[in-house]
Amino acid sequence: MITVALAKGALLKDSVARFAAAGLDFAGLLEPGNRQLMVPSACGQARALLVRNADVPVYVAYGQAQLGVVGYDVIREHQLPVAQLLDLGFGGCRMSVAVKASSGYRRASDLPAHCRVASKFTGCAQAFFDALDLPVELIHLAGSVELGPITGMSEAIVDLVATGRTLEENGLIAIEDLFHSTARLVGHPLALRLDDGPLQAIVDRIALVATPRGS
Ligand SMILES: Nc1ncnc2c1ncn2[C@@H]1O[C@H](COP(=O)(O)OP(=O)(O)OP(=O)(O)O)[C@@H](O)[C@H]1O
Ligand SMILES: O=P(O)(O)OC[C@H]1O[C@H](OP(=O)(O)OP(=O)(O)O)[C@H](O)[C@@H]1O
Repeated sequence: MITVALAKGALLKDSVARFAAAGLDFAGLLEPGNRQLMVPSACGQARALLVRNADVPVYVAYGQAQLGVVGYDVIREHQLPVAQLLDLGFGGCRMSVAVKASSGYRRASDLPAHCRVASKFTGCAQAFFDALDLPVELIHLAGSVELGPITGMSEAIVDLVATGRTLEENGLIAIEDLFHSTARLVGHPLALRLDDGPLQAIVDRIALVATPRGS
């Protein structure tokens, strides 16, 4: 039995579609009102765990799931020992530094030393400002980080930007990108090494239907 960790939220529909195209049907996860967290595939050969986005690499790293789908941003933030197998192409967004449009800051290096930066991705933010050699005070938030500069709690944020609509509607602008992110298929390294065929067969089938980045 192969177990796959899938994230609730923005990536779920595309993740289910990609596994369905590869022969594993987890459509039960998408049924309105579904509260089941472990769903068998229609063929009975696999099951999906429905987990929070940031928990996907945790289930894969600890071996409770052999495969998982998660954003590259989460992989960068949590640094858990999972194997990155495929770039699935969907869930495209960028990790950016943003500030109030009315502020004078137009590059991250314009920010004053020791200013406050709010983020859900404080690991990525810390690495970015360390590389700039700019000391900042990071404030960890669980979401809606755009409120940091709006309320005056922070000068800047580090957050995901996709369409740019959230920044625009909150009077913020992106001034620098840390990296681009897309959904990745990840795997448990030992399970992949010990696999005698079935796991690799699923990865190969998903690779055939995966959309390469930029296409
Ligand atoms: N606006 C967006 N457009 C496209 N992809 C996005 C967007 N926001 C996030 N993503 C991608 O989808 C992943 C899941 O985002 P989602 O908003 O569903 O979860 P989350 O808010 O990070 O998790 P949780 O609700 O558990 O805190 C992100 O890690 C990122 O890779
Ligand atoms: O550029 P856009 O297309 O507007 O998307 C960006 C928004 O999407 C994500 O938020 P999410 O919906 O995950 O909520 P969160 O603030 O709770 O993380 C991200 O944190 C931004 O707020």
